[in-house]
Amino acid sequence: MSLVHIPAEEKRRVLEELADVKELFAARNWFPGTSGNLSLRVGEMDGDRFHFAITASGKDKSKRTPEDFLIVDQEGRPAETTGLKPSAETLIHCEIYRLTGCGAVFHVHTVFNNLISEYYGEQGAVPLQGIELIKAFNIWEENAAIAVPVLPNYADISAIAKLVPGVLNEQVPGILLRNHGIYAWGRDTFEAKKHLEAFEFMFETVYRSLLLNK
Ligand SMILES: CSC[C@@H](O)[C@@H](O)C(=O)COP(=O)(O)O
Ligand SMILES: [Zn+2]
Repeated sequence: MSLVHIPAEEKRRVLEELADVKELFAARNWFPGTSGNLSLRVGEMDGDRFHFAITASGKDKSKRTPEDFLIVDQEGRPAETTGLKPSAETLIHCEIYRLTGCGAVFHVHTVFNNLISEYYGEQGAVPLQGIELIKAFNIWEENAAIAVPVLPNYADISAIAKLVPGVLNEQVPGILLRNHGIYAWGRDTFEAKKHLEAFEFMFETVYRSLLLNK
């Protein structure tokens, strides 16, 4: 294991920020059945090298405990002495950081993101058009249209991670896994949360408009 030194104050800030987001999302029932994972980058990207704090695997994410997070490196390996196991989906976080240079990656399972990912699963992308909240992605064009990629939900997470470079769209800070959930990211906690909330609002809107227009 190659250990990383993170100044105590920086580590405290990162873990507290993650714990606060986790608590907020848990209150929205965004972590049913221990699902979901959250991560926040620690320090700057150093070429291909970076570190981030991520939720430990299989925890009850509605609880706040000293064993909720650990620091990992760009390959998803623990970078501190810990008995904690990183999220089973850490490799997807690694790939998103590597490709985008973002600062935070949030993954949640919701009923709306599951239903919408399945509905558009064969198409490989969820079309979103003319919804005001597209502006949350800094897209200001009138009646803008975007497509949110949907990847197959392979049991092998590294197989999913390998597909990320092929579907990543610079303008769209999110990827759905079919019948599973969404990954949303941003330059920091504020932006990743904003993006995730915008996606969830739009998935619910699309779901309800599909029903209305039946
Ligand atoms: C218990 S169902 C959810 C898991 O299979 C997984 O998809 C998930 O999001 C949480 O895994 P975790 O290893 O706790 O980060
Ligand atoms: Zn998941």
